[in-house]
Amino acid sequence: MTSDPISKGLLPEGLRDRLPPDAEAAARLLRTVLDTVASYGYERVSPPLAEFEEGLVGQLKLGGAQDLLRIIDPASQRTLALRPDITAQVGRIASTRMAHRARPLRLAYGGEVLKLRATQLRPERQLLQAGAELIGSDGVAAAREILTMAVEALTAAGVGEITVDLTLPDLVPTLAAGPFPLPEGQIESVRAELDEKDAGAIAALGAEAYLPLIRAAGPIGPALERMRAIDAGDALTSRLDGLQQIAEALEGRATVTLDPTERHGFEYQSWIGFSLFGAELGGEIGRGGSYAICAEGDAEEPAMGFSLYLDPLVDAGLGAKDKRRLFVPLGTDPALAVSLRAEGWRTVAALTDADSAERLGCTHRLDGQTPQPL
Ligand SMILES: N[C@@H](Cc1c[nH]c[nH+]1)C(=O)O
Repeated sequence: MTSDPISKGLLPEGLRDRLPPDAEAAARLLRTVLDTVASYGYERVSPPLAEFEEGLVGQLKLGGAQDLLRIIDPASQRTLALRPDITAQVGRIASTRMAHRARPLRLAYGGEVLKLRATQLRPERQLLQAGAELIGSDGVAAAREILTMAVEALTAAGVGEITVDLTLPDLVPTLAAGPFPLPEGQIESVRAELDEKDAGAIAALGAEAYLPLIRAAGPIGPALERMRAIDAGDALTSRLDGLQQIAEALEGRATVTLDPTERHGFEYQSWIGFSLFGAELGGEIGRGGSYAICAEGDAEEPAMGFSLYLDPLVDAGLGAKDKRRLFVPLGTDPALAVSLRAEGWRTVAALTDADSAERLGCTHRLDGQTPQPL
């Protein structure tokens, strides 16, 4: 043993212990989300924490190079990466071990992911992620199912005033390939300026046709109207009709907004993406959308899914339950303790005479046969 602070429980930046009662709250929230998606027929898969780097990287179409925490595996002498996102792993499972299963394939997952870097918005690097992926379809019906479940899971977890912010991640490349052509190499600049919502810079790039996209952002009704006023032909119409039907499915359950050019964090999503927010939870608590899985050969498979990030919910005190703890004095009949646990009590047994209800953080003590509040 040294006196080095690392041996005294110091953890690397962005990593933390969950203590009571938060660790239990996190487990309960995870259970709630998984139970919700299971009730829609989603079957759980549980991929490993780390795998060969290539397996994580090339799995999703559009999924670019990622910031990965890598380790060299002494056993295989290969580079392994710790998963930063479970969606790509589910894609791998769907296109390999479960390739023979009928589509649409509905899979659910929950577990820890690790990001290489913390961000200012999110100081944690290890995050508890839970979600569902619908493999074999990326249409409007799939989006409605995925978003309905995400909102239902958040509601069951105790999140109020849910907002779904819809976006069209591939909008600029789609318009550039059709009605609003852009010179080769300028798509990225236009996207970057749209991110900044910098109208002057967009005009300076000669991309005036894209300006109305900035003004369209806002509550879904008026935003769709403004988008429909943009004369960009079929590509846009079918997307807007889709968004409308999705918003209708969420009516009364969530506030729906549209930010058509938002693409922050949407690395591999295609025609639709969404971010989820809740009352008093600060930043984003979930995200998802449509994407394509790279299958055998050059084949691709459409998919749609969502991931929730449960740590902000835990930090906000959600998932906490009954904190009652019943002190059971020395010499109590074990059968009585058994029946109290069967009634739902959490019993804390004295091991010696020195143990007391107060010291052990109990809220109740057994008085004869009956629990009494302290
Ligand atoms: N896994 C993605 C969200 C997602 C799930 N399915 C499709 N997209 C994320 O956490 O950003």
